[in-house]
Amino acid sequence: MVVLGGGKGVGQMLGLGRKGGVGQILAAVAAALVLRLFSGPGPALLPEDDGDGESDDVEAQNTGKSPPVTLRWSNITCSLSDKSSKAVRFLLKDLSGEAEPGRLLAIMGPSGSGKTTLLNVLAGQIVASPRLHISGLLEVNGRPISNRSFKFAYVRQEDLFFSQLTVRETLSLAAELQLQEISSVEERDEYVNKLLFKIGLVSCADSRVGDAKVRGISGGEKKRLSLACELIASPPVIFADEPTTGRSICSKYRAMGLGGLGLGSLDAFQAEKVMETLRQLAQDGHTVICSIHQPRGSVYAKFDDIVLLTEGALVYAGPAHDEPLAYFSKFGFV
Ligand SMILES: Nc1ncnc2c1ncn2[C@@H]1O[C@H](COP(=O)(O)OP(=O)(O)OP(=O)(O)O)[C@@H](O)[C@H]1O
Repeated sequence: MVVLGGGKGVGQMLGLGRKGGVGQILAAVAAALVLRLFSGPGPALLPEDDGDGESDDVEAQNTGKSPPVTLRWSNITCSLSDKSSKAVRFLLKDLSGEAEPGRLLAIMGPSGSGKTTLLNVLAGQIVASPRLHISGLLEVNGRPISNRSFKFAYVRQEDLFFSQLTVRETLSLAAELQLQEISSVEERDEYVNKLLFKIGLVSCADSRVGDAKVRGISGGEKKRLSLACELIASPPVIFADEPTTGRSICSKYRAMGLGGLGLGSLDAFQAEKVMETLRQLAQDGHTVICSIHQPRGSVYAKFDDIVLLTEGALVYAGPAHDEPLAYFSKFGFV
């Protein structure tokens, strides 16, 4: 297999090897951007450290492999008060549930029902403030969560890439930044090749990512590239916010405040491929949680479990497939 760019260093890939004031400033800005881009999401915030000082990350570091993670949440409530603190709006109401390794859990519900809010609370992406109050219990493998107790990937609705890099270069750059233990170029190229195969990106490996102006890889391929970048750190848990939404923002346009470029849903084929990738990751032992709005039947068929919300409240939590139909028919909703 021809490897293009896999062996380049970060500076070379970004074309920032020249000396001089402007070049150095650009290099520093780009390096900061790249680090921000490929560093994991912020730490989980809810609830506080269990205080035993131990972390499953330590185990992961010692064995080089992250242990499977079962996430359990109980009585999660999230409320927002207005400026005068007189009116309180409940975004999540007393939610409980569980996500297990080897299973794909979909958080479903109408627009505004709280899917993204729940996903963000579970991933520790919501910062409590005087106006935003979060309560409840979140457990990892039966223990109250600590701030660094599990590694996770968070695939956002927007995909953010350097549009001029190829898929392979993007992954190689992410691996160079994240996998300090891989020092040789050959090892890194081999790692990237395996990842390309695992995520199904071999056929477009040497295509430019592209942006709104220069046609590059498809929306579905961008989504899977996002996933691949997040998988480099081998996280046992994967959160994906609306993975069938193909929204792409190139760094240049984001800097110009043009974040909405390329908005839209993936077509049926791409949406199914992205969900199939998530399903396979679940089958590999990851705990996969995604939020999704109105999935097609073929996409729904890939879910193992669902959490169904309406106006922040739980309607159903349990196995997917035909079980929800049987559950609702008990209440006369056939
Ligand atoms: N920080 C916030 N400030 C004000 N309102 C918020 C905030 N976060 C969430 N909301 C509100 O909470 C509700 C749930 O939002 P959320 O994004 O979780 O819904 P969703 O089910 O993911 O919707 P969609 O499918 O449209 O993305 C919405 O009405 C939203 O406007």
